[in-house]
Amino acid sequence: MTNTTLEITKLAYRWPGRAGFSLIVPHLSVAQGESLLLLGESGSGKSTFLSLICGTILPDKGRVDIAGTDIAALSGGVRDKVRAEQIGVIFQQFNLLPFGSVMDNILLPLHFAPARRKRAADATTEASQLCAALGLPAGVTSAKATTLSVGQQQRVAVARALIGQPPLIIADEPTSALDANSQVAFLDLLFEQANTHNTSLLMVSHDARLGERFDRVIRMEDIAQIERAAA
Ligand SMILES: Nc1ncnc2c1ncn2[C@@H]1O[C@H](COP(=O)(O)OP(=O)(O)OP(=O)(O)O)[C@@H](O)[C@H]1O
Repeated sequence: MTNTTLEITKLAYRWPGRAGFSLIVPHLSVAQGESLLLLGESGSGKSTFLSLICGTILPDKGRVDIAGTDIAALSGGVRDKVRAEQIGVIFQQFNLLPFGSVMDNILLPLHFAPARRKRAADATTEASQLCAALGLPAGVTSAKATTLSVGQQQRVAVARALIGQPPLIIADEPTSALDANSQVAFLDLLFEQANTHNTSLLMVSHDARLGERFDRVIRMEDIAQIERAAA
């Protein structure tokens, strides 16, 4: 278990209600420092699967071990804390606090994660260093998140995910809003930072062309049994 950042075992989940979408993932593991691209068509359950990994929804059955802790077995408050400590999340729409400064946004996960805060010994300095490494202009940290360009907001979302070196980064279609050149630059920065800290990376995309940059490419239909109730 020591070199495994994420291990999924016999996971089963069904969305309540009439849509009746259900997902079974018998097994998936991600090693420390490994990068995985998860491909799948729209509606194949990629975002559902990421929510199960993050513990924002709970499986009906099975385990989701993050750095050796089954996040699905924890009570709400403890689960939130483990998520904040162990996982840096980059959402499709970035989910930045609109009225917070860039610095507020980057430091946010540390409020809920004392061990992660400790690793970022001087958090504001680390945040500024991440901004510089990610190519954000000097002085950007005091700007309101909403005043930034889309590409800059994406970099802030990456800095927020990376601060305090969580062992696992989860990214849900983080390049969907970028043009081809910006996509390449974005992935360069993400991989450079993840490699420096031996961080595991699980990224979801529709775009199979990104696959060559990752250690492993998996398809939703290869790892999961998916069922949809008839309409
Ligand atoms: N909040 C919800 N409540 C009920 N059912 C949901 C909910 N979210 C998703 N589903 C069901 O799960 C299915 C898979 O959705 P999901 O968003 O996980 O797929 P996806 O592969 O991430 O799609 P996309 O690539 O379009 O983002 C949906 O078709 C829907 O039936």
